[in-house]
Amino acid sequence: MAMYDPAFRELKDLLKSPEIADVNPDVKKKLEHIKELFARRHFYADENTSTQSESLAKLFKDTYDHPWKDVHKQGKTQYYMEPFMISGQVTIKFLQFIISMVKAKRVLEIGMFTGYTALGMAEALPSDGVLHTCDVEPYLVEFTKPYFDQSPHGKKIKVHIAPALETIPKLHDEGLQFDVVFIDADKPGYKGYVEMIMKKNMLAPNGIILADNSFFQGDSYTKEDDPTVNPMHDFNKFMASQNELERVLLPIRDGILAVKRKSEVLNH
Ligand SMILES: C[S@@+](CC[C@H](N)C(=O)[O-])C[C@H]1O[C@@H](n2cnc3c(N)ncnc32)[C@H](O)[C@@H]1O
Repeated sequence: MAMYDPAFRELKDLLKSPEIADVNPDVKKKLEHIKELFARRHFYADENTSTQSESLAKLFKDTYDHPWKDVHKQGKTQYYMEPFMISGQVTIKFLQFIISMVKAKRVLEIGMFTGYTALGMAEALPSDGVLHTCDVEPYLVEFTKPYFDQSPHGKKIKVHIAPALETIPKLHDEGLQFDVVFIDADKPGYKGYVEMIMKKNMLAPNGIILADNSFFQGDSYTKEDDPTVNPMHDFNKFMASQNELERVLLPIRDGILAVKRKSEVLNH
């Protein structure tokens, strides 16, 4: 989605600004073309990614159609859950590739929302695989239930409603380790989640951590010195300071930071 790119947003704003009236029409046309190229790149990635399952496509559409504002006004959610929090088809397919590549059996997701990535990852798990996902909104159990019940992969999903910092120790007490950890929740929490998972040795051998929104819609590299609005840049810096970990920031959508133990990536 081009909106995640601050260069696209700036160009869009410029094209709507009063100053654009004074610009040579040929230059304006060129700028419009550049704006289209930004969007075209993202559509092209979608078009050249395998189609998602019908269950996921329905869940995606229903997430956007759901009356989240009314639900919040009725006091059913603590805050207004904006549908754009859901990720997209390219992210889903990437997560499914990772799960199949590492032959994952145990997955931890932090930040379930409407269960789109949870169900997408469950689709790639073997029948004895288990995906633990957590969120803080009890309403989401009600929302996700029909989708998880209707999919043959829903039975692999275990939902935990509590802050992740409470759920992770409980999963540790059960002796669990995870082959894939996907973090997609409150941004200031990311550092604590990784610290806890590594300290408690909950990343399985050859396991991988994937942290979504590493670009934070561009704030990570445009507002580097503003810690109040920049939790993801702080997280990225923290990850850079972890000498035993190897990282790659993948420019998928809003950026996914993939992390593995260095000793399992590099051959010494
Ligand atoms: C970006 S959404 C997750 C989107 C989902 N992974 C998807 O793409 O389908 C972030 C979710 O994290 C949840 N969340 C926020 N703080 C949390 C916490 N401390 N522990 C667990 N979940 C949290 C929010 O309620 C929200 O539903």
